[in-house]
Amino acid sequence: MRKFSGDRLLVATHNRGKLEEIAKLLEPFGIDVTSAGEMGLAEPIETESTFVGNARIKAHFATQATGLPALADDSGISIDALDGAPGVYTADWAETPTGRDFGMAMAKTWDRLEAVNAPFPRRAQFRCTLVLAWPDGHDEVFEGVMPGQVVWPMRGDQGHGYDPIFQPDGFDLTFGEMDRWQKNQISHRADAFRKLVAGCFT
Ligand SMILES: O=c1nc[nH]c2c1ncn2[C@H]1C[C@H](O)[C@@H](COP(=O)(O)OP(=O)(O)OP(=O)(O)O)O1
Ligand SMILES: [Mg+2]
Repeated sequence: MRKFSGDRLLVATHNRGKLEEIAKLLEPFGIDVTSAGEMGLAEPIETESTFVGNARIKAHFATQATGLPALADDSGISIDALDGAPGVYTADWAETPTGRDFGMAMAKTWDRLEAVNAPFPRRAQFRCTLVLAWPDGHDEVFEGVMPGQVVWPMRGDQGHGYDPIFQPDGFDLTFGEMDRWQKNQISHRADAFRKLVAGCFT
């Protein structure tokens, strides 16, 4: 496995919520982050039907644009009673003509569960795939998961995306009710980062 050496890493994301979590996850290793969003890089279109496919698109796009190694995160929530939806299309469910609306996306998620009369608890997993890519085309892939259930109504105003309707197993709080420190101990993203750190940073 190829090691990353450096104290600054380009993160190929335009999502500020993700970026804040990633910055905190890398802080203990003495690595600062810069994001594709902050660098003004374009957002490539995520045309693949898998998390790894889309993470590869984002990581390789950023590394080719800059000549620097780049880390991408592709993530989403897969709901058992919806045959794994929204999954890779989690962000798409929030799209509106004027930008993303996660309140709408969470309401849509619950409506779909009601429409199929899904049994309780409404099982789901958050998934995160990380791809660390180098300018010569090499990459390394790491996957993380956090099982739990979809709950309603929304609870909590911390975090981002679908956090207010996801209650991870073993906790009474939703991700939206956890502070970033607590979420970063247990999340799908933390799980993937543990593997990334073990493989590429040590
Ligand atoms: O911890 C999370 N807590 C709540 N929601 C989350 C989380 N992790 C991913 N999500 C949701 C947000 C987004 O709607 C989708 C990921 O889509 P995804 O394409 O990977 O990210 P994105 O478009 O927001 O940013 P970017 O592609 O620039 O990294 O899943
Ligand atoms: Mg995206």
